[in-house]
Amino acid sequence: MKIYRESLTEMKKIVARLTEQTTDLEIEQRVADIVENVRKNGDAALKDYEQKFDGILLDTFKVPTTKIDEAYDELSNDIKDSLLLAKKNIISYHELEKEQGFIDTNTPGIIRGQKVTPLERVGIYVPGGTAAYPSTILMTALPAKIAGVDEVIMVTPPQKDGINQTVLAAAKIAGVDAIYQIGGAQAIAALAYGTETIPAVNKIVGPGNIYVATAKKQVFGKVAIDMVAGPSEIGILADKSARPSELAADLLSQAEHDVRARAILITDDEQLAQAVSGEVTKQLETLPRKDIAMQSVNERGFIAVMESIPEMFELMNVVAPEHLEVQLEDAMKYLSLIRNAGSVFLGRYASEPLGDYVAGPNHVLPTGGTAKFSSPLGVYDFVKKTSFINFSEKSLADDLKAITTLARAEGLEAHARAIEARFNQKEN
Ligand SMILES: NC(=O)c1ccc[n+]([C@@H]2O[C@H](COP(=O)([O-])OP(=O)(O)OC[C@H]3O[C@@H](n4cnc5c(N)ncnc54)[C@H](O)[C@@H]3O)[C@@H](O)[C@H]2O)c1
Ligand SMILES: N[C@H](CO)Cc1c[nH]c[nH+]1
Ligand SMILES: [Zn+2]
Repeated sequence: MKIYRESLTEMKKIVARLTEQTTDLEIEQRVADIVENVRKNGDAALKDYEQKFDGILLDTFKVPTTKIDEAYDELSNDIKDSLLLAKKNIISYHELEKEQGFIDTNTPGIIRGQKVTPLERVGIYVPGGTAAYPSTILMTALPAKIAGVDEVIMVTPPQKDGINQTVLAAAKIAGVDAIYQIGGAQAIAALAYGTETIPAVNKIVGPGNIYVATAKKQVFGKVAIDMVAGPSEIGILADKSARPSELAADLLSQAEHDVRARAILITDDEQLAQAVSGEVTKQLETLPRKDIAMQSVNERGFIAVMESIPEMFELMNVVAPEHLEVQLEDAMKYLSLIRNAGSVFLGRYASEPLGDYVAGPNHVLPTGGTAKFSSPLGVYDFVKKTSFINFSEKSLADDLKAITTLARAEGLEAHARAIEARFNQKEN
């Protein structure tokens, strides 16, 4: 991995350049064409794209319930138990995110409040290009169910020998209502606009590759989206107390997701930097997804050696990684120094894959620097809020002057008269 030894000022410029969200115009245009074609031609366009991108000619997109039940029945006990453990922990964590709304009756004659309503129908995208993601089904569908969503529609790319059995079983465990085997930008377009067979949804959530993430950005406005959850990222802050072999393993855990994944180490220890770089090269040799991981670390990964721990945090806040591991002595004490990260892993035993599978917090997280303004997927993503007010006659009378003054200051006479009507024309 490339090792930088620059000043903080210089390093911030380098990081800004390396992590800049360059809009790839070619991908933007390709995705725009796909979205428009699916919007106009529905299922016919979907079939063409599935044949073109996934090499599969489909008669029908919907996966029959019998197939899902069969997959569940045939699941090995080991996998079933692991999924159930993950489910239990995801539920117990996400239950804490539930919002009840509020009602304020502190002022006599005035009731104000906010009511929380689940979305009616949501679409969850479950990636399936180069790996299968049963864990992502739990991470997306369970919070939706906890929020009270009526219908959870899942899409995932078709596979030559049928959709991965664990994916189907996980969908049953998570309570998904329907599964359609479609993927990529075309699946996002289908969920946004609806086709003859795919129902349009109110919101699309879930991670995916660059085509999926770009399509989600393009359909935003027609539907809601959760965030830009694109190619995975890991940032690690480590000092000399950390073990190079563990840091290398954690970096590769995310690099193996995608050639566009990003793995970054920031340390204050030159020796550690070199040891981790050597370990990454060594561990890559035996990795089944070596080609993907190698391209990721070589083209998009780097190590930065800084002067001090505060400098390390300052630089990592510029990176704003999806996952941030703090592999420093006494890690918990640094939580307050972290401003920008999707999810933080503190201490030696909080290795990133713990969060991917069973810890409970969501693994669908903002990428590409969007952790500066986005949050992990959560129960709050599956609800909307509505405010409400109720005033007594006296309370409205008390505010009459302020309302009519502001309305007329804005040149909106009808606003003022609507309020005055309550007092001028009581007999009507
Ligand atoms: N940020 C998160 O929370 C999070 C969580 C899990 C996974 N991920 C990321 O999800 C991604 C999964 O990617 P994947 O590729 O395995 O699966 P994917 O399902 O996201 O993408 C596969 C689809 O991409 C489309 N596609 C492929 N090449 C194309 C092309 N040239 N033109 C147009 N469309 C094309 C195809 O339709 C294919 O079905 C990875 O980047 C991984 O890092 C992110
Ligand atoms: N690390 C991914 C989020 O970037 C989530 C995941 C699912 N399976 C394995 N990993
Ligand atoms: Zn992962």
